[in-house]
Amino acid sequence: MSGNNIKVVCRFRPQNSLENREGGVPIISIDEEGTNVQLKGEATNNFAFDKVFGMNTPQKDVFEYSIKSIVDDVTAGYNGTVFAYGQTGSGKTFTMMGADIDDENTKGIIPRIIEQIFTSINDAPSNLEFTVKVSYMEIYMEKVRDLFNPSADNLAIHEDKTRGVYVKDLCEIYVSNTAEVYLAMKNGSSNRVVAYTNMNAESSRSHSIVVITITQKNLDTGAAKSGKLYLVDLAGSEKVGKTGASGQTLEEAKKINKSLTALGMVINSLTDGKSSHIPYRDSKLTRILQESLGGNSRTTLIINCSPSSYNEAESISTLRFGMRAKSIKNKAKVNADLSPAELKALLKKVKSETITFQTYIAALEGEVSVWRNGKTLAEDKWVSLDKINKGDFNALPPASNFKALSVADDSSRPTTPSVVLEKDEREELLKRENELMDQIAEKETELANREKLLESLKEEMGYYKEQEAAVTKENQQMTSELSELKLQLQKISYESKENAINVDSLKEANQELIVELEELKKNLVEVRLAHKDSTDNEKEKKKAQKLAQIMFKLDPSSEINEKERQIRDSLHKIETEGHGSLSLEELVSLRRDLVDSKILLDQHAKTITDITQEKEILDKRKLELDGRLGKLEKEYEELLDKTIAEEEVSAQKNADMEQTLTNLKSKLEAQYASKKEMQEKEVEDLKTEISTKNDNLHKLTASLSELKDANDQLQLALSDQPMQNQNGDLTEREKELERMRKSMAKELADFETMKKVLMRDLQTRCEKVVELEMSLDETREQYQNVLRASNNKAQQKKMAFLERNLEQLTNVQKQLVEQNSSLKKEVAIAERKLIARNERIQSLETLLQDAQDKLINQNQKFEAQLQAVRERLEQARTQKSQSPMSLNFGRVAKPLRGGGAIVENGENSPTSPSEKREKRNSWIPGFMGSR
Ligand SMILES: Nc1ncnc2c1ncn2[C@@H]1O[C@H](COP(=O)(O)OP(=O)(O)OP(=O)(O)O)[C@@H](O)[C@H]1O
Repeated sequence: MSGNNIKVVCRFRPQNSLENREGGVPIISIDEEGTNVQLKGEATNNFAFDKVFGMNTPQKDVFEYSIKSIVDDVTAGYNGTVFAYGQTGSGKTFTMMGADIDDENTKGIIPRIIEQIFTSINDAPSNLEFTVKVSYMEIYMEKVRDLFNPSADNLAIHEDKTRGVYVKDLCEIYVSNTAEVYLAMKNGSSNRVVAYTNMNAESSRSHSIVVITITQKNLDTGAAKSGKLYLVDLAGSEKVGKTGASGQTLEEAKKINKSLTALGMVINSLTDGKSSHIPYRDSKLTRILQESLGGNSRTTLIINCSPSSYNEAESISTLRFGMRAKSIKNKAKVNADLSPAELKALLKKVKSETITFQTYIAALEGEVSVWRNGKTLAEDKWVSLDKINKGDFNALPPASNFKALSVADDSSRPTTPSVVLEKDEREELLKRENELMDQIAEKETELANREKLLESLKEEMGYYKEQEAAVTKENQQMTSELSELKLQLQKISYESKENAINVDSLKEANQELIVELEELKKNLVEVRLAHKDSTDNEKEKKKAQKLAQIMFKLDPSSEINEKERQIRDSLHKIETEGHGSLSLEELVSLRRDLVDSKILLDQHAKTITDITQEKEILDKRKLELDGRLGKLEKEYEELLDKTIAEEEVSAQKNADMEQTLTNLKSKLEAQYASKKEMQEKEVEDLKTEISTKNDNLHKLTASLSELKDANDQLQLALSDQPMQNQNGDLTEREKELERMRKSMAKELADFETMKKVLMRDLQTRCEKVVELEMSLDETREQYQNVLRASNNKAQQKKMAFLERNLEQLTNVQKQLVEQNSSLKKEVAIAERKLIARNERIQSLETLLQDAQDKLINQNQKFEAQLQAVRERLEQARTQKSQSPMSLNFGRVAKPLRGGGAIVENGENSPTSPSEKREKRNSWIPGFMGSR
């Protein structure tokens, strides 16, 4: 074991587009030897390294110079570490993995190392058998994640005296060629956490570590060596401001910076020469790289830098880190397993040492018993290891229980020396630490899971809270709306009640008005009846008067009576004075008169017949007129009743009442006008007829007067007739006279009868005329009454007042009806709204219930899923413990023989079958144990 410094090389990449854009310029200057670099920026800084690679150094050169030798060391049984350090985007991944592992020029040092390993194995002697295992992990957010098995994301770091520091349960794949390694690497790389930053589109957000374990066995001696190679691509050391990190990336940056700071602290402690404690346990990175930094490892640190002035500060810091790391001293040793011969020799040596120590202890115990017994012992007799080693037992104190031990006693079990006890304590402590690390890892995983769960539950909770808040808000809104609506409904129902009361009172008022109207009607009818009664009497009187007048005017009976009286007088004279008093002429004229009278009477009779006919016609017309009048009255009554009824029944029609009244009035006026006109015309006609009849009567009177004159003449003639003539013809004359007298008397009687009949008839006709006239007057009066009734100011006023009242009431009623209907409508709408709201509330409540149910279901589902995932995880773990890798090729150890031969199923194995079995058993459990 010899102290060896960490090899530090520096690599500058070309300026990137950001630096060019920002106006950065290369500020590096590398010396000819390629070990010094000068940064000529704001200040000039010099840095010296084992090697400095310029901007255009090919991948191959970097590998050839700085890495190739490490591969040889690892195949020789040393531990080796290569790690790349630098700011983000400085080319760490480019250097370690390369731009494309299949491209000869751009592939990085890891593929080249792998190739080199297999080349070395091929080149090795054929008595050497190799196995190569690969692990791939990343430290992300201070958690170790297995990149071959990403579900194992928080692996614990353990340490024991045989394996040193290792990651527990990290998957290790046995590989037998580069292709298998590449495939495994590609799989692992796809699981890495990368993110976009301003400095690098695919910035590694974790420290990635590839561990290649090469075991070598000398088939001749049985001696074995194993070397571990750690290939570390650190996450970028970066300034948060420049990378524009935020959120998760910022959290990552903090953790990255923390582990890099811990790395710096470890390096400082290792290099300051003062620190007794190296803070490896401050971060997982430093803990895993414990052996690589100041321990059993040959380590190369690649410092990746930007050449640009834009990143000068970061480059200086990186270069200083490299300078510090340069002075770290490691103690690399070969991790060898001894051969049986070596082991035997070692056993023998240990046994003799044990005997020596046991003898020494026995001698010491003898000396102690001497001292305890109160005896003294000369100094030359004191026990010393030197005397034991020399075998000078005489120089030792005599002791009862002391006896010199020989190698033959090697079967006896020695007591545990104190030094061994210390070691046990350490082991105990390590064991305890491992346990604690396991517990921590478990707790961390649990914590992480719980955090995730909590996060998802929080999210869910947030969602449901939002939902609940929204629903509550909506609910509140709806509740307030509901209460508002309720208030409105109450108000509306109250108003409705009020309106109903108003309507009732209006109905009552209406009823009262109807009653009043009825009373008025009754009064009107009574007044009419009274008026009719009073007018009936008056009418009778008037009729009598008129009739008397007319009869007086029209009656020809006076003249006829006069003529009759004259004739009677003549006849009486004849009777008293004798027949001889009348001359023949007188008699002839008398006869003529009589004939005339008769003719006249006939004429009168005819006239009377005509008049009778006319009267009948007039009667008919009067009847017609009466009928029409009655009809009109009836119509008027009906109209009035209808109007009143309409007024009473329909308030809406009241608005048209005035119009109706006006119409009615105008209609009545028109009807009365036409009736009046007609009646006036009829009266005129009647007057004309009466005047015609008067004329006729005059004529009749005139003829009667003529008859009277004739009668007078006849009397005169009769008085002048001589006496002698009377004797001869007396008897004849007397007889003739008697006949004449008789016929005249008879005619007169007939005339009288006829006259009476005529007079009666005339009287009747006159009565009818009078009645007609009176009826006309009455109609006129009625018309006047109607006119008066309609024009009567008081009535009009009252009517107007009533109309106004009615109108107002109608309006009020109408308004109330409208209000009522609108209120009813509003109430209906409000009720509908209320129903709709209630439905909405119900639906919302249902939704809420649904959401709660859903939440419960989801929770249950989630729990079930979680359980299922746990079970699956458990299952996967169990399966994994049975079959550790998804990659088929990594399950079984693939021993590689030096010279390029693969040992297939124990073929080419130079050892005996029992040895072969041993070997397999040792590899596979070794692999299984590492799981
Ligand atoms: N030496 C180089 N020559 C050419 N291109 C390079 C070189 N070094 C890096 N690059 C390019 O620079 C970019 C960033 O490189 P890379 O991803 O290796 O940086 P990084 O240090 O790993 O960054 P991070 O820490 O963010 O992961 C890549 O596109 C890469 O191809």
